[in-house]
Amino acid sequence: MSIEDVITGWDGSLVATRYDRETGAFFVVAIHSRERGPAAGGTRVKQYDSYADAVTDATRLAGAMTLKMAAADLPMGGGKAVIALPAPRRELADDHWRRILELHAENLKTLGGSYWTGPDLGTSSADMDVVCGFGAPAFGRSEAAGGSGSSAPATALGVHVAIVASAAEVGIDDLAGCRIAVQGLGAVGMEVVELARKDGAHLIVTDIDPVLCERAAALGAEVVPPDAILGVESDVFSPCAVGGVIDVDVARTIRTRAVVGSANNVLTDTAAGDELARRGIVLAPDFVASGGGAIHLIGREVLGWTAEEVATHVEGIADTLREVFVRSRVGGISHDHAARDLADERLGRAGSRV
Ligand SMILES: NC(=O)c1ccc[n+]([C@@H]2O[C@H](COP(=O)([O-])OP(=O)(O)OC[C@H]3O[C@@H](n4cnc5c(N)ncnc54)[C@H](O)[C@@H]3O)[C@@H](O)[C@H]2O)c1
Repeated sequence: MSIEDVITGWDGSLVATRYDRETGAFFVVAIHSRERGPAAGGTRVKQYDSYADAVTDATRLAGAMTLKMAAADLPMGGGKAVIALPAPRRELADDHWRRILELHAENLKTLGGSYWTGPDLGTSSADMDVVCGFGAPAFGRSEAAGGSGSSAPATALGVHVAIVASAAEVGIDDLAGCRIAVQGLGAVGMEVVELARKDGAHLIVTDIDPVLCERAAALGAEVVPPDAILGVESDVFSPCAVGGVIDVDVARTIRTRAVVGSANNVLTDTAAGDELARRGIVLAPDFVASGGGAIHLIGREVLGWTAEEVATHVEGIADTLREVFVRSRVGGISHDHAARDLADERLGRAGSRV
């Protein structure tokens, strides 16, 4: 996609970019919406094929954050930061990485509180401690530094709650013996495996990291190669690795009854959601199912909720999903479409999406 297409096709409010010669890093901050409050969303760090790809990723992810905050009824808007690295993160010296975080903080401070960042792929609570130390607004600092720590356990709990609700929607009232295929065994995916294992589910898992696969195998999961997971027959497919996994072709061929995971923007486009709906496959839209992390961070750090209150709100993801399922049935629309309508209503934009 050309940069012109990205810019003219985006419905958000601001994109700020900066290239730094000294570190070789390219910074993008995308503020999609501040209708419900300051924009919030994590900082994603990786190498991109082009700077246009980095801007595309930031803008798409920022839009998803607007939907996520609205679906979870949180008083924040949607934003995202992306840092395109000149080399893989593990190859950067510590002082090089720290300088990149310092520049990132400098950029965020110029936005004057319009955007709050947090951890995402490639960044951690320790990185947020550094960003905050340089004076920029960041959620998800370590607990030792006064933050609420990792959001991954709450995200995984929300995905689990969504799996139970989605399974019920296809007539499975007990996860015992239910075949759940999990793609990605990182902070969220491994916890999803642990929770489903306690329910007696049959787990089929994969990751590009063999160490994580071994860990899941030790928990009793069946491990398949990364390129085999989309061909596995399952009751629930749980994408917990990267976005863009389900395009129309995958939606046409995947052998599952429900798609419920944490990966943001798991559908490449709305046509993929339409195809899942046409085949009667339940979709728990990612911006609903993965809302637990945002509920944890905003709940603890903005709303002053206790851990128990956070857990109660994360459990509420099931109610939101059931509402999505009802709207889908009544309106004859896909689950993706129904969830976007619901989020739009919470943004006060009812009827804006045609
Ligand atoms: N952590 C959170 O609170 C949170 C919240 C909302 C959404 N998410 C999203 O959920 C997903 C997982 O988050 P996480 O915190 O567990 O990240 P993570 O980096 O800890 O784990 C991701 C895992 O996916 C694996 N992976 C990458 N490409 C793969 C592939 N092609 N096939 C199989 N495995 C692959 C990686 O090796 C890694 O183990 C991400 O897309 C993230 O953006 C996370």
